[in-house]
Amino acid sequence: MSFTVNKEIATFGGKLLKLSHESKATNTKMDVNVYLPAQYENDPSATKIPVLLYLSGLECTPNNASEKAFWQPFANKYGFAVVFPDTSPRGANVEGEDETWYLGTAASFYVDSTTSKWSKNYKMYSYINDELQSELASYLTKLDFNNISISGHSMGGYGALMIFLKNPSKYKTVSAFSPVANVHDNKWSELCFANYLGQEKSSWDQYDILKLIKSYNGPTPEILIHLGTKDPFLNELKSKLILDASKGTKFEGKVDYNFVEGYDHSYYYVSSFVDEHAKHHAKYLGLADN
Ligand SMILES: N[C@@H](CCC(=O)N[C@@H](CS)C(=O)NCC(=O)O)C(=O)O
Repeated sequence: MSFTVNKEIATFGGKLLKLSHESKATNTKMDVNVYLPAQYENDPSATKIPVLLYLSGLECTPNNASEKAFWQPFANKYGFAVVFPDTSPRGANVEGEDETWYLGTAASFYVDSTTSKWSKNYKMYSYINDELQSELASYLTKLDFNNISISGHSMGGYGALMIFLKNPSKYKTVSAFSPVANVHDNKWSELCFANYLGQEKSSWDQYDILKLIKSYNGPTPEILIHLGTKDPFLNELKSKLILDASKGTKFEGKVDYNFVEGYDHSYYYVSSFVDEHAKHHAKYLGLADN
């Protein structure tokens, strides 16, 4: 199985590839964008380029962050690639998939569905954590998927933390912009989880980051989190609960939580802090000292 290159775009001295491929996990065609830093073509010795996975939020395609987060100059500065996956399968023809902006299309919450209605397609946890990485590793052989970290925004900030915490040692570190903290108390995740995992709420716990952080046993890099004081979704996100849940765990003192004055939920805000997040990832990917 390989990728179709839909577009190759020169940007910031590197190259953005807009790819698509057939996914076995979702049984659909999936789009994914990959930013190859300048080193990818210009430096023949760069054969093990670390990878940052960036998971977007509700309503996004791979293009939103590719166009508006401005990871590119920092990916070049440190020398990592950025993978921008899609936020759900598309066109799976599941009833209700396109009726609400926080269910179905662009609202996978990055879990593996177990319900008869959704489980044929909504397997985004397996897609992101396994299939996409192994497919890209054989397609873009200069990328080093053994040196990888993960970040995301909103639903994707939650997804990044959840995937990091469920896979100790796999990701070198994690960061999140405005993550959804409590999937049991958020109107978007509650609708999605009831659909994808069923009404029995104990089955949601395996994806509950406030629980996962307590049972986690593995390396404990710092976790970097930002949230804007003017975010219109503060009451849904409750990102500070992640800092609170870290108390008494291996992550106590390791959650760098920043409630930043005046910023909202948009990519004007995300892009304002991408430099700090890039530096954080570069440190744990072995690309910078501090
Ligand atoms: N549709 C929502 C907003 C959804 C939203 O803000 N989505 C965020 C992620 S949670 C996003 O990144 N949107 C796309 C963009 O800003 O490019 C509303 O009506 O308020």
